[in-house]
Amino acid sequence: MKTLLEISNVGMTFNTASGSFTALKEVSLKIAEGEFVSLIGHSGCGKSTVLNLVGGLLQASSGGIILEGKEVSEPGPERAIVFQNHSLLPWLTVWENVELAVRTVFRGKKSRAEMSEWIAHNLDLVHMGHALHKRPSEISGGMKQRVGIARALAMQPRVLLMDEPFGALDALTRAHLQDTLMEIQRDLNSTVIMITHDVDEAVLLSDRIVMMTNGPSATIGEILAIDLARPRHRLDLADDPHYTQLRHSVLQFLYEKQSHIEAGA
Ligand SMILES: Nc1ncnc2c1ncn2[C@@H]1O[C@H](COP(=O)(O)OP(=O)(O)OP(=O)(O)O)[C@@H](O)[C@H]1O
Repeated sequence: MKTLLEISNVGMTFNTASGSFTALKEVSLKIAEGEFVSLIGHSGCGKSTVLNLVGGLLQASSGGIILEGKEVSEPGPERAIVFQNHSLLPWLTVWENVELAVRTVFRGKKSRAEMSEWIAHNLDLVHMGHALHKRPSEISGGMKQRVGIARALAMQPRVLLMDEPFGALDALTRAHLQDTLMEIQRDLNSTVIMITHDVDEAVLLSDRIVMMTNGPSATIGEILAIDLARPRHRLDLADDPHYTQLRHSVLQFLYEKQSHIEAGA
């Protein structure tokens, strides 16, 4: 498969009040077009730092990140980010929140009518077509996350970066959104990097799970290929011995191989 994104020997050192702190060391990873990769690891190991580096919100202290042959040095619409807590503008409606992103990316490229169709299409993808004129305060947490995902997809990013996108949601809403994301990814062949703390979520959604060692100087410990056939259905997987085995491998990495959490992490 064609490599879309390459993280090469990335290190990240922060200057803090108590001196320099090396969060990441020698992180290298190639991600193929259409691949769904999850990052998992104990709190403070550097998952968000990796995502922020790919998003261009941070600059690596060493090494580099190449997206389609071009070095990543700043944020760009080809890398949309979905955060754990929605980042919708409260004074705009659902429609207007997505419209803002669409106008920024497609101004001069799509006509007004095409933009409207595109906004409606993306809100339909996340099943939010019924609440177009509501403001964020008038919809549930899960619905806000759906709008955040629609907004990110509407930018037609080359890579969708998700930082615990479902972490703040109840289990049922989370399951619905995981299913929606799987449908969307299957239909659009999106390339996704997702941070999660949820082992079941990682196994259900991913093509590969990247497991990070504890910090400081965290790096990639192991990479687990999730070779379960798609489409995947959570109920069928519950009785699948291979699913159980994959889940066990992640748990073993987290709680046996990386059980010691550094003080201050
Ligand atoms: N701007 C910063 N300045 C100093 N240290 C930082 C900064 N950002 C992150 N760190 C440190 O880098 C390490 C990695 O942080 P990061 O947020 O990437 O971890 P994480 O794995 O995403 O954590 P969590 O799972 O708790 O969200 C932590 O020790 C954190 O305190």
